[in-house]
Amino acid sequence: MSDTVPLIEVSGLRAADPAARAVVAHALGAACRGPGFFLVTGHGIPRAVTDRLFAVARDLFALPEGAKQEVSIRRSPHNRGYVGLSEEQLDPGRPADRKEAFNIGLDLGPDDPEVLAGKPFRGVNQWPAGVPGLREAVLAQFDAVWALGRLLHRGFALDLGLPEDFFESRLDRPLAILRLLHYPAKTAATSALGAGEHTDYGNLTILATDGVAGLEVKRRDGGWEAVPHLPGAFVCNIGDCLMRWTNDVYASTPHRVRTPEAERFSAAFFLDPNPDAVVEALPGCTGPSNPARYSPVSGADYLREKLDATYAHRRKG
Ligand SMILES: O=C(O)CCC(=O)C(=O)O
Ligand SMILES: [Fe+2]
Repeated sequence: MSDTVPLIEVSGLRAADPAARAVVAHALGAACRGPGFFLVTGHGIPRAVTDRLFAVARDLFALPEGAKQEVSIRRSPHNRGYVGLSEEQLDPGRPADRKEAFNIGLDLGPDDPEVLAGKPFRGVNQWPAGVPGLREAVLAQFDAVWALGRLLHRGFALDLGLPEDFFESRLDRPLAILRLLHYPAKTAATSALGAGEHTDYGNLTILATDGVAGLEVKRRDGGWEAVPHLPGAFVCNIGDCLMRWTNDVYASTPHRVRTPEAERFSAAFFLDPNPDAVVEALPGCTGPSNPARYSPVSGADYLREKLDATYAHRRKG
């Protein structure tokens, strides 16, 4: 279906037979070492969960501007809430992105010990009023794709020659964000992209798309290729954090979103590790010809660095 973005059926990762798990791990490894992008089927997430998510996303972005601004991300030091049109600029060399977004993270209560302690990125989610079923639908998707992300990491661990559960304890309180996205349709006046060229920050991104074209991945030769939409499949890509963790063995590949012909919705789940996970070259990813390229860093410090860089870009833009 695509020369660049392979389709991988991952149900074998749940098989009792190690050989069945190894087949999927091998296919995942090839995709992560090559294009850094792949489509996933056989993930076990019911279609109704994601359909429901897109339904509430439409209602959310249709709210009056004032209702959306009441949950503005500017009110949250924890990267949660609403981001308005043209408030973000992923490629500092281009006009601001023609998109609006809504972020949620781990759904912690105000009395959660980490929230009370003021831990970075540990905050309560902001839910706008006026969208019935929003919280339930968004949290159902969050939980489903988080579980899928952990399953895929079992495949990565196998591929990398690590104990299969290596990432489990590093992804059980993750700095994960589920981000609903809305890209308005192209108008004659816009030259902006929906999202400028960028790489993702975390370990793994799991994206649900609605069938309206827009997402493009950068090929090694510098050309852009449309990422196909397959109903029921998720688009996955490796982010900068796992690239660093694997000492550049896995590839975090630049991508962008063209301004779509019709309005477009998507939902990206960014799976970053636990804040205290130590991100350092994995055994098996270094050797005489490939010495460790980066110093160890905690998951929280790494994400903070990345987000601060994005905010600096914004200030310049
Ligand atoms: O909406 C999409 O298709 C991709 C969005 C994306 O790349 C991002 O938000 O990092
Ligand atoms: Fe992205």
